[in-house]
Amino acid sequence: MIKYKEALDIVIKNTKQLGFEKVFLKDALGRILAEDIVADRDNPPADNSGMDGFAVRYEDIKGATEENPAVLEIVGEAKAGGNPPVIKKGQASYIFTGGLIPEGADTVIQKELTKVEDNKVFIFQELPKGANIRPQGGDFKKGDILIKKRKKIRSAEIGVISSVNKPTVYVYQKPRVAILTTGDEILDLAEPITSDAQIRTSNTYALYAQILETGAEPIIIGFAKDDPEDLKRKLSYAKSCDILLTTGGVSVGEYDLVKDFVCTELGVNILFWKVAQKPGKPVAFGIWGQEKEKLFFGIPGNPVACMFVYETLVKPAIKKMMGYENYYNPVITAKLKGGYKRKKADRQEFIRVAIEYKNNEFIAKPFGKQGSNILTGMVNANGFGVVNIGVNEIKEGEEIKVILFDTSFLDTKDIEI
Ligand SMILES: Nc1nc2c(c(=O)[nH]1)N[C@H]1C(S)=C(S)[C@@H](COP(=O)(O)OP(=O)(O)OC[C@H]3O[C@@H](n4cnc5c(N)ncnc54)[C@H](O)[C@@H]3O)O[C@H]1N2
Ligand code: MOO
Repeated sequence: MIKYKEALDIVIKNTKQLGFEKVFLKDALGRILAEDIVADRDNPPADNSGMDGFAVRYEDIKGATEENPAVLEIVGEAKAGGNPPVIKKGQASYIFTGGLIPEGADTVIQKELTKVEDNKVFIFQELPKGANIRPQGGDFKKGDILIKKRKKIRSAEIGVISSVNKPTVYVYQKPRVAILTTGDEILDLAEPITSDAQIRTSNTYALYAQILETGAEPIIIGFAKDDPEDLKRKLSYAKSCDILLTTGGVSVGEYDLVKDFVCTELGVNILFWKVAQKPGKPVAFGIWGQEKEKLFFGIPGNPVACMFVYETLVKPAIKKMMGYENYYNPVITAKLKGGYKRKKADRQEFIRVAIEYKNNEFIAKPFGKQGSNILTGMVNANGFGVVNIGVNEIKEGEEIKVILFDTSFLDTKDIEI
């Protein structure tokens, strides 16, 4: 059996980036840029003021003090968006933050250091030449690359792209990810339960949400019974998608038909089946489509195994497909709280932990029940702690690597800032 890291390498090596499309900037949040963003002009476009006050000539305020202020004639105003006056010797202009520096002026004195009487301004302090002036091109120059392609578009990127006047932007396409739920016992939401043998699906909707969170497009293509005809028919619905995810039916049971049928019905070329990991051992992975550009993941039915396989194998692949520069999950080192013991150590185990930050270190708190079927253990978890092959025990306080799959609820209230 291959190890998790080898499996991930195979997945990544066989994942191709999709093409790009044009979207409205306001719809681009969370997408990945497929073009460099280039400055259309200098920013600021011209020298302007960083303060409300007076634009002056440095020569005129040189040596000004409380006792011996410079006294200048006010000849106009330079407001943001307005046309500034021209300043000559002995003159000053009102200026407001963002206002263009008047011709002749080279320094701005903030209002607090001045007093106005009649049409004259008294300046009580000398400031260095150029004070409070934001120079043309101080942020960036026309033609500068402001954001490189393959960056995720967040609010800051939306702001910068907007500032260079691009109402539309090229982004990589979103993968269309088909979900086929399999198993005679599985019921969709709202289907009536008539026997204890029936199980309400969790995988279908957990996967749907995980795909949405990644920024791709989930499509539920159906629920298939453990029946060859039903399975074949529903597999055919996956043809227009970029990735097919099936859940259930990939182990060694008589009714575990998925692997065989994806090969015969869709032409999937299976690249691995079974990974020395817990949860998610029987996961299968393959490529298909005309140019082997599509991916297949046969995900085990156990609900934790299903979510885990998505986070650790499917998510990096989707991120690569949708253009991400860095598609790997973040990994941190944390101190394990309470310790962890296991009898068999033949698989690399990924235990559900909640990460918190205390006394300048990350603490990983494992969830009590670690079975692949205990989905509630995922509810408070944001990381998978890695217990390596051959390791039967990690003691309280020992270090453990943790794959973070959600950074939205790191408990950081004890960090002093
Ligand atoms: N003889 C062996 N049996 C099993 C092995 C093995 O190596 N030898 N591996 C075990 C491991 S590990 C896993 S993981 C499971 C995976 O099996 P399958 O992918 O074939 O999944 P199923 O048998 O269809 O289902 C497993 C379990 O999960 C429940 N399930 C399935 N789909 C859903 C769903 N959509 N929502 C919620 N729960 C679901 C299902 O009812 C089963 O209880 O195989 C072991 N067996
Ligand atoms: O690999 Mo399975 O997920 O241990 O139950």
